[in-house]
Amino acid sequence: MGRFQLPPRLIAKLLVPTAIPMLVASFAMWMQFADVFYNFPFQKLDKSYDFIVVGAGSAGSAIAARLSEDPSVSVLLLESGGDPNPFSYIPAAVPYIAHELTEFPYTTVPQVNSAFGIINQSIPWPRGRGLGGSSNGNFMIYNRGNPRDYNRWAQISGDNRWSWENVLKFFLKMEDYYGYWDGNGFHSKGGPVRIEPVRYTPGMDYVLAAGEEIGLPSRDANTVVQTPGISPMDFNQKRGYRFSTYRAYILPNEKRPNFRILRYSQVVKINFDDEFRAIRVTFLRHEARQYVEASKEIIISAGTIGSPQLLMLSGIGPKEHLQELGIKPLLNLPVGDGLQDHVTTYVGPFLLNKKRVSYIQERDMNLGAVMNYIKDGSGPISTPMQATLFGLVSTSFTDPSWSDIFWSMQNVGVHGALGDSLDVLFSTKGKIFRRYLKPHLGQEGHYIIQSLGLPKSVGNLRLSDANPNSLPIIDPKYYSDPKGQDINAMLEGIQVLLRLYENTTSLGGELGAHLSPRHIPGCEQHLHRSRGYWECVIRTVTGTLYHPSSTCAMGKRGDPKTVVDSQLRVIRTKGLRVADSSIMPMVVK
Ligand SMILES: Cc1cc2nc3c(=O)[nH]c(=O)nc-3n(C[C@H](O)[C@H](O)[C@H](O)COP(=O)(O)OP(=O)(O)OC[C@H]3O[C@@H](n4cnc5c(N)ncnc54)[C@H](O)[C@@H]3O)c2cc1C
Repeated sequence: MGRFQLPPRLIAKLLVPTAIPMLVASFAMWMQFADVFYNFPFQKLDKSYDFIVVGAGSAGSAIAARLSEDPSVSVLLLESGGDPNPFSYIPAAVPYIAHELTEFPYTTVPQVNSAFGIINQSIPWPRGRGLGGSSNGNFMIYNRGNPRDYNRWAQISGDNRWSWENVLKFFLKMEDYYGYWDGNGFHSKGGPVRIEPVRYTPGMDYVLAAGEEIGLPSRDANTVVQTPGISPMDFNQKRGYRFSTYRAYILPNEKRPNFRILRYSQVVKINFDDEFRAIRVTFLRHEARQYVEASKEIIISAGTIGSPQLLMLSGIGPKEHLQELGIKPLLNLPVGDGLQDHVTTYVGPFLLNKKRVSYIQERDMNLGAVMNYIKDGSGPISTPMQATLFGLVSTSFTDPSWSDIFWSMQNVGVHGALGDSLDVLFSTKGKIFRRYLKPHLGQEGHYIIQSLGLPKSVGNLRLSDANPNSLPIIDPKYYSDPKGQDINAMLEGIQVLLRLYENTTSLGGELGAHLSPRHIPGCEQHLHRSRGYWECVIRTVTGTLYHPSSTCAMGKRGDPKTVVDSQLRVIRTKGLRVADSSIMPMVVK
């Protein structure tokens, strides 16, 4: 196979950064064009449907498909984007499809306590657009959340149906599990969502063995006991290809006669009658304003950014904020207030002295890799950014059964395109990673994206104006918790990581793993590896694990933080629910 290798520089420098985005962008434009010309004459819409679902993302696809199982009800699914981009099926394309036309290009406002090395101190927060939503562009890691997350939800909402014991039934019903832990009795087969194990694992056994040495055993992070531990990634994939909610719920069901899907339909308002019953939605489709009625319910599943935005545009939200923007307030609710996210930082590279224990693009992305992917969906093309393992750690700030640190472990050596990729991923100014990694080019290594699982900081989301096309103002307020618990938990997590790589026989000993002795640019004033140095790294290279939540938080009726009740009904309305990641009362670990 080696004789037929494509010139690696050509792939890295020309083909990937230019051709793929161009193809991706032109695909999105052609799909929209085709939608207008081929569908327009046939797109006669009924005046009314029993259920209208807004947004066909991870949640909306499943909800609309499940509702339409009953042939006696009619279901309309309105989605602001079109079909998923064909490149989204290929995991290695993940970094290249972000920020394209199939994404909403959100960014945070400049962060006060962090993101010092990020352009404008504003962190990119892309969200998926189109059938499948963010499940078309996410990293596909299958992680249910901790049992205690759901028990806490049950407590907050006062409804035991949210307890782990109860939600577990639905995880099992959803799964078609062929993952790494197949056969351990905690999973099931036959559901709509396919799950398979990571198919590219250089150096994995060394990390798992090191974990065992320091009390981070290899374990299934989707059972009752999840933490602390390290687990090979399970992905929403089939034979190495992405298995989005589009594939799981839309494709098999879209031909049902009672199920209507309308693409390129951006809902801009929910309309109510005098008794606050949601009766109609107003939407824009190829610039034209249209209306459709719901006789039973409207379910908003537009995601953590889209759902609060739509509620506020419809007059439901903080009264004063709506008045300032000239939107007539109908209901004063804390929409947008509880925003939480998993903030991240970069730790690495841990340099290794053994060959082929990591991915080096110039060596490993070749014709053989392409052939392997085509043959059985394996090799480096099958993983997003060559992610291999994830780790869950409980610091002194949490109960040992509830991890507050998550590691996405990238068994990736220092290859030529890595610095540029990380600079794009984090949106760093001054090419931080390119400068930092340059002297290590060609060396085997691993790096870790560490994130905070149980953040204490709470941000908010507001509209910038009353125009539905304007991007909302997103402020996660990272590291703003008054007691400084978030930063301290991150610091503790890094110390565990250093121990894992440097103080174990399998990584520190056999592979000679050691952290790069270089300073991350911007933190040169600190003694390398000191507490001050790490705090500087965390506050300089600040990113997101793309898990925003809690902007339409579920809670008890009467609780001032509540937007939806435990059945996801918007407080004081009739016939209106929100069902997606925005209703989480707190982000799941
Ligand atoms: C880059 C990235 C990596 C991630 N990695 C992982 C991972 O590995 N594992 C994991 O579990 N999670 C991951 N996530 C998070 C996960 O994908 C999301 O939590 C999940 O998809 C959210 O689902 P949702 O239904 O709330 O919203 P979405 O899936 O975002 O769906 C919202 C939908 O609503 C549509 N919409 C919005 N506004 C309107 C409107 N006004 N009218 C009509 N339609 C509208 C959008 O186009 C979109 O299709 C990642 C996310 C991203 C972005």
